[in-house]
Amino acid sequence: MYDAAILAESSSDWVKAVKKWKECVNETLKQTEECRAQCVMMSQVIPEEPDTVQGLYERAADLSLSLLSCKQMCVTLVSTRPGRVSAVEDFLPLQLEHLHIAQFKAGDLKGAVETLRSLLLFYPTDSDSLSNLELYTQTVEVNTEAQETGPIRALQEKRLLYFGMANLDFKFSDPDLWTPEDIVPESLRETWRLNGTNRVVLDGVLSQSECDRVMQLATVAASMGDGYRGRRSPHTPHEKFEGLTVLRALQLAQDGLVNQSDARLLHEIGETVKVLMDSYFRSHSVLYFAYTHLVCRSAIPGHQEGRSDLSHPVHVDNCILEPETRQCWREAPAFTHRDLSAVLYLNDDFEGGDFFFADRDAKTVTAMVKPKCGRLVGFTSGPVNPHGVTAVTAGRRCALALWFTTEKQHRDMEREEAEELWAADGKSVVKEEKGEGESALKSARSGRSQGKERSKDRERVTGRRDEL
Ligand SMILES: O=C(O)CCC(=O)C(=O)O
Ligand SMILES: [Fe+2]
Repeated sequence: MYDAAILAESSSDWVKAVKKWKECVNETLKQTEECRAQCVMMSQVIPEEPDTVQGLYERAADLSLSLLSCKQMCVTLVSTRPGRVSAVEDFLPLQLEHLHIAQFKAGDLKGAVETLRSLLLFYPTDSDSLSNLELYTQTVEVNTEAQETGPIRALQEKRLLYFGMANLDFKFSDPDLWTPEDIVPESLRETWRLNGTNRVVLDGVLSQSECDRVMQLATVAASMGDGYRGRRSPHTPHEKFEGLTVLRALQLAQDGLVNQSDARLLHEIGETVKVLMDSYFRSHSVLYFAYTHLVCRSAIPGHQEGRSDLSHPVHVDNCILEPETRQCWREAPAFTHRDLSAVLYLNDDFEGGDFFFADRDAKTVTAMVKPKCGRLVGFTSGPVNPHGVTAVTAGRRCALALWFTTEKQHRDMEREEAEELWAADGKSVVKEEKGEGESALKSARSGRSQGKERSKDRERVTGRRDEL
């Protein structure tokens, strides 16, 4: 029918085209209804004795959402031709659009208005349709109503489905192009804004016990009184700032002040993050560590009243942001060699301290990330990603910040020094994986020991020391 309608259209037989498009629309609606009825027939019932993992209400919610999802998928089924895998996108609105044009060409303005109104149920703000409608209603007096061909019902279903996605971990992939953005809960839209070509948020990168071990490292390092003792933050007088590098952790381990295995963990986590960043962003050149820094920010008690500053002002990692002109200057003192940035969070028992992405005006927040153990935010280090951290107003917020570069001469020499020290210690830098796995860390951990090659290159390295 679809083909016949297109054929009639191409020979400008508009009366026939109207007839064929109407048949096509009606058949699509009929098939969709049949498909939806099948979903009801196939839907499962709630077992009398729900299992213990899912309670009764969860099970009921899951079943109703599955039924709705099945019904929604009918759109795709009906618009997929036999033998094809992919559906014709926007099948029903597309037919309505054709029908409306055919009706207009055939001189059936009343019909055209009705069809257009139906089409507007899918795309209520489409400017072409709106101006056409205005034009028609000026020409003819029409009192036609839109024929509901599904969008209103579908929207009600989608509302529930998106709620399930945002709150009940329900998986749903929307088959429609016309779904308005505002029915998608803000938390989901945020996830979508985040996980694109320039940004990603990944959870579960560390287990709770790994977070605890690294937090412990930070605590010991901070109490050492040798330059790592908390000093005022370079960004705000209301917070204390503590930092630890992989090399420093190793030295502390050598002095017996922290566990050797915890110092190594800090190193290995970096390797994991590198694998994740490399595979997500698919950088075409080899990626090197530029700098790794465990940073804790603590609210200074008694200094929090009426605070309006940020823990870390909005900035771009590899250029100097000038919000007034929206320019970003890729020049010193910016760390211009940084290509990818990653921040891996270790805890959430503090107040404030949200990470956010902003526009180049340094004001408009475009996405937020709440730190928690094992959550990684990764992004390209350039001007598409201005970001900052809101004030930490209580407690201590620790995160492992990592930067990667494709410029070999800017690789992190301190990290390599630590690796060489470990190698000299007679042990491989990369620890054998131990029996019981903990988290994603295990599978992603990859080891290389290119100590020799590194020391050969060493004298040639001229880059200055990269730090926060
Ligand atoms: O700690 C964070 O969440 C971000 C830190 C940051 O942006 C930086 O150190 O450049
Ligand atoms: Fe940054």
